[in-house]
Amino acid sequence: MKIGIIGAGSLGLLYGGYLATEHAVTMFPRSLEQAEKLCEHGITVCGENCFQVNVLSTMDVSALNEQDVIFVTVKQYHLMSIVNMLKNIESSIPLVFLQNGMGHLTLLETLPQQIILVGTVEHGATRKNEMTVSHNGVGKTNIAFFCGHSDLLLKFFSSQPEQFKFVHHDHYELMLLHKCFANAMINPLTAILKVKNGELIRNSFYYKIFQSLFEELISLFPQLDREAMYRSVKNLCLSTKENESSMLKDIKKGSKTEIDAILGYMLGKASEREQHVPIMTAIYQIVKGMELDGTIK
Ligand SMILES: NC(=O)C1=CN([C@@H]2O[C@H](COP(=O)(O)OP(=O)(O)OC[C@H]3O[C@@H](n4cnc5c(N)ncnc54)[C@H](OP(=O)(O)O)[C@@H]3O)[C@@H](O)[C@H]2O)C=CC1
Ligand SMILES: CC(C)(CO)C(=O)C(=O)O
Repeated sequence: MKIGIIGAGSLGLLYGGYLATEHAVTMFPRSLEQAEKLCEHGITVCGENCFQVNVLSTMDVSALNEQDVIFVTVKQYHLMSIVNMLKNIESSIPLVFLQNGMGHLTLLETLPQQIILVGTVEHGATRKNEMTVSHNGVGKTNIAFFCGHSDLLLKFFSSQPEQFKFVHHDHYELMLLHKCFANAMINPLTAILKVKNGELIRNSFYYKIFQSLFEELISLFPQLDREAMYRSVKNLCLSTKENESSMLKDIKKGSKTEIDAILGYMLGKASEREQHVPIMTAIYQIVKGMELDGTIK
């Protein structure tokens, strides 16, 4: 398969690296400098084993129309800046979106592509330099069709190796909601408190806030199994107890966060239901304020 990847950050390099072991991968980074380095040196993935693969890389967006499938791995808040590029890709070429959160779903509805997939990523990846990514946590990629369907793509996903497994889900909304719910519980609190994920459970005072936030969030989704959701978020906190959440990392770097795609989306749900959610609202405002003045930088 010819695979295009838009964005060559942590996830872009990880997916480019693994998929290039079996497929022809073309990376579409933001800078010419990175494109040249990727052409010359390929991608190095460092995990339990390190490997290096050759890739093509270009700034020429017309090459997007030569791909069989395109992965979009920019951050949620970058999507608006590439929407015209996406709209110019032939409508027959499937797109796969791997962003955290659910704020981008309305944007996907405006795209002309007949087949669009969304995914949630359970890997941990950190870009070390323009050509190197560290694969910190081996997980899996959950994918679901947002619109359209392709047996060929399902075959492609199911043929990926165990260490880079894709799992197909029937209901995209439920799949995204599970991850978004967990991110809404863990990411903003860890970013504000400046703690690793596990501290939200270990510290009894932080755990009280965690429980109160859960009550507000779960009240927005009566269709979800309350006990199962609680168990799953708590287990995720424990299984990633040594991790710094992506939002804490962004705040530390002084970067923009994905708060709008995650908690902003949940606040939208609360507003639709005319539900008062003071804890969520306060947490959202604090993270927005921290973004604004880069207090932790
Ligand atoms: N990293 C992880 O472990 C995980 C990430 N995710 C999700 O995956 C998504 C991507 O995250 P991550 O890879 O960590 O983020 P990064 O910031 O590492 O990567 C985003 C990349 O997008 C690039 N980009 C931005 N605008 C453009 C553009 N116009 N054209 C081409 N490239 C562009 C950036 O380029 P530049 O470098 O030039 O700024 C950057 O390299 C997020 O939604 C995140 O929540 C989900 C689970 C795990
Ligand atoms: C699962 C979790 C919370 C792991 O840190 C994550 O997805 C993130 O940090 O964005």
